[in-house]
Amino acid sequence: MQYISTRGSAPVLDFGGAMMTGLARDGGLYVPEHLPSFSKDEIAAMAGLSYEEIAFRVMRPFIGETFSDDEFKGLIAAAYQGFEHAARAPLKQLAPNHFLLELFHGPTLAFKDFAMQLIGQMMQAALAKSGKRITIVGATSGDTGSAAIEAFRGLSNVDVFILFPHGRVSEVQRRQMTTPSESNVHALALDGDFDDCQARLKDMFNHFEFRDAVGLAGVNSINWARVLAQVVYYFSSAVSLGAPHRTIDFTVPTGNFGDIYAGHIARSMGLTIGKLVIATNQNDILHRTLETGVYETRGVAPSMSPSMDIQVSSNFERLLFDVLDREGAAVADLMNDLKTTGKFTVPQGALEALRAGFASGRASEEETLATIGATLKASAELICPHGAVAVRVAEAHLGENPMVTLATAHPAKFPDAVEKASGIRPALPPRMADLFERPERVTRVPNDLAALEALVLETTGHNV
Ligand SMILES: Cc1ncc(COP(=O)(O)O)c(C=O)c1O
Ligand SMILES: N[C@@H](CCOP(=O)(O)O)C(=O)O
Repeated sequence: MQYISTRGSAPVLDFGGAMMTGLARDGGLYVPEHLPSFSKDEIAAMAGLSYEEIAFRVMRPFIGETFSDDEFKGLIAAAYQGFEHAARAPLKQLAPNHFLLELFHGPTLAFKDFAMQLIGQMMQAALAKSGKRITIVGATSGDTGSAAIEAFRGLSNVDVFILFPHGRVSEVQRRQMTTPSESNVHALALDGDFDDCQARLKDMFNHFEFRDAVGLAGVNSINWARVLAQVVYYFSSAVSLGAPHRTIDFTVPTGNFGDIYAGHIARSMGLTIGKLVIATNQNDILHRTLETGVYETRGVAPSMSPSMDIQVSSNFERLLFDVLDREGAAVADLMNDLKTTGKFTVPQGALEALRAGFASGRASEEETLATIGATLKASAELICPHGAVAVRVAEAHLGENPMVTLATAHPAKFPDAVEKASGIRPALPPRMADLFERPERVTRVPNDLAALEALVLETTGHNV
């Protein structure tokens, strides 16, 4: 399996290379050159298997020679052993034809653990073979950061720097990033929004001297391995609801477009997914794009679902690559328009392809609050504001097929919003009960590339 860049002019890499490289050197994102596909029989045979076994079958064709079968099985087992639910990603029923996929039973209480725990295992195995040392820099709107820290804390050959927008994550999210005491963990509160954090991260990748000097690696969903691990729960949930003999719709709370893009990959591999519904909060650039054909940034408005407060939605580039017939030059032109003018127009044929595969909707702050309360009343499920955005949008798209809505974070990560909506203050699990007493360690940083690079160089002892 070879990996190519969405902008068409970066070196072609194998799985291990793409995983350790992060952003392609032409500024694009790595994707498989060809997607493997499964027959109906192969998908039907996944029914009743453990999450780990489905994960192995779904991901194995993408891994190539990077890991042997036994090694890869061991990495998968190690990745999911710390999850607190035997099913890993259990389904709950909200209404006769509407199901909630709970993705928050991992160590940091968000769906990011599914991919990050596995990447942590895979990167450690790769580093043990190469003897290299790496510097991970991640950008987070709240959940990727703690998941990355959890996966890499305490390792002697990895430094982890996490950029989060100062004052724009929940207190639980912030403390999850600022309270780990391991010296290889560095939480950086940036003066800006998530888009600024992600832009500076990409600037670092595009500054080759810096990137090579520190051995820069990325664990955001720019990393293909992140997307790949998220494909698995589309298979596990759809099969448990009757796929491939039934078609299943999914609604996904969306920000950086990694999670729903994983659904697109699952569908492209033969899984019988009907609609993929993009659910956005008031930062609704993706919903507007589907409606108007124009992708236009308008600045981020803070919301009660802060992890989705994103305007520059990184993985949308991967989908564009597909609907532009995998023409890297065409993607590069649109991305250049975005950089220089803050917008681009999706060509007509590509827009039709987008609309054929995706629906979309938006939930306001009031609708989000109301949905938390209504869901609790109707089905005794306490959901977080991100899940609530998705439930609200899903309810407008219910049809004949079973609908699966992704619950991407535990309600206890957003206690203020959940209490306001439901009157219930959700408790953190006992292992995190002292989170608010642990000392915090955080560095306030400006939205400035040179200053950030200087800090990383000084901390890691590298020179450019
Ligand atoms: C809780 C939660 N829900 C939804 C999202 C959106 O996911 P994606 O960025 O993959 O679209 C995020 C952040 O990524 C998140 O942390
Ligand atoms: N919502 C994310 C934003 C970063 O997304 P990623 O999937 O690219 O890592 C977060 O919680 O940090």
